[in-house]
Amino acid sequence: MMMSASDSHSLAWAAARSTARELGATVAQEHGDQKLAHTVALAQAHGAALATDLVATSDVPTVDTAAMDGYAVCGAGPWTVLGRTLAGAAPTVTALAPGQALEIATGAPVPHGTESVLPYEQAEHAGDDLSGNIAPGRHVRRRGEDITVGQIVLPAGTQVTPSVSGLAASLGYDGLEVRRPPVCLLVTGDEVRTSGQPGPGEVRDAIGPVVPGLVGWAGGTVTWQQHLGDDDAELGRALARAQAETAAPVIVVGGASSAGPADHLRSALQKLGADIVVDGVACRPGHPQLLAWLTSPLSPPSVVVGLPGNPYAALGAALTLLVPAVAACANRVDPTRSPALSCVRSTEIRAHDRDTRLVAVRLRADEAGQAPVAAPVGHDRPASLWGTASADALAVVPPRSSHSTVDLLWLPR
Ligand SMILES: Nc1nc2c(c(=O)[nH]1)N[C@H]1C(S)=C(S)[C@@H](COP(=O)(O)OP(=O)(O)OC[C@H]3O[C@@H](n4cnc5c(N)ncnc54)[C@H](O)[C@@H]3O)O[C@H]1N2
Ligand code: MOO
Repeated sequence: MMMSASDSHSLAWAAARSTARELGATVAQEHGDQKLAHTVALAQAHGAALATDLVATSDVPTVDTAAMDGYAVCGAGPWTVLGRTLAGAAPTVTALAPGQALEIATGAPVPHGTESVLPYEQAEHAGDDLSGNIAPGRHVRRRGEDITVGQIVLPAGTQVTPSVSGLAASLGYDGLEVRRPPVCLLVTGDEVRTSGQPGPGEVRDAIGPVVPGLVGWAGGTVTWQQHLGDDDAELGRALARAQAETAAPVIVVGGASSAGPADHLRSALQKLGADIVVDGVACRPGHPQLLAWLTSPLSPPSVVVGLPGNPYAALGAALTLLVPAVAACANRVDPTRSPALSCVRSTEIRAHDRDTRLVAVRLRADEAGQAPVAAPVGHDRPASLWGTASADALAVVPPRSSHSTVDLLWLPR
């Protein structure tokens, strides 16, 4: 029997995404916050979500420091310069009395009694005397002025960016406790080659290189990846092993999701007693996608995401089910809708009667130079990633929609 996206069991696209998010959050709860968190070096934390609040363990700055190169001064000028201090050097002068100054470098601790720092550019010298106009309090960064000890600087769930790592370093952290759920990837297909030039009748695996990037973008990490033939029992064993050996909350299967004789994912899941929660989504491309809940007496449960074999269909399905599920499991915002944006719909973008269409688009300024227009890039047949490789986003076109705007699903960059 020919399956199609209009089959009664296909779920509406938006509902499928919500279900994926709910299942991702539930699987995280089942695994437990502690099990999903681990400490990594700052340079390795990029893209993960903070597992705990980032708390200041010291004041920033730790002492009063100079914010300009010049002279720390006390009282009204003229001042007598007592010496010079540089950042990192042992202080030669620890206190200033009115009328005294100390030549100082940006970042060096100022002596007690400092009222302001007179920058070189404003300093005048007459013999041994220093003078200049400076308002009290200028160019001194006071202890705790930026951040005070004990302050929650960023809440748990914040995505670690280069700025977050740098901020954590400023606070004295060497590593961060992050939640980056492990994900397993099984790529199926006898005809699929994982390296080199595909021969006649073969196809080069284009899902294996796509999924780790998407998973990382959503806050997870692919820790286990395997290529399997088109065999029901082999797929069942691999699913059970992936769950038992990696305790991954999310397992992704590429291919084997449709109705052909080699498409074994449903039967393998049924034999393992999994609950198939989403069986087909009313979208194009990517309708033969699947979401299942796999339990085992020996390991915590896993969400299984089945992606169609055609690479663009797999990408559309991954943005529909995989990314929302992983982001929720990672306690992160869904990057496909962050920031949520609608823009003007090019007249070339057509709606489908029953299915939500996902159209690879580039954003360009409209003719009046006003709001951006989502224009199709083309080359987005289900088997080809050429379109998305040069697209900014996928435009989401609901069935029969005649709206002049479309919502965007961002692609990772
Ligand atoms: N009778 C029906 N046939 C098909 C339907 C249907 O509803 N009824 N749906 C079509 C749609 S839509 C899609 S998408 C595919 C999904 O197929 P599967 O998920 O079962 O995947 P396969 O059959 O294994 O492969 C489909 C296609 O993709 C190529 N492929 C597979 N894996 C990879 C990979 N890792 N990298 C690159 N290309 C891959 C494979 O060689 C096939 O050409 O089913 C349609 N059929
Ligand atoms: O999901 Mo299939 O969309 O048409 O290749």
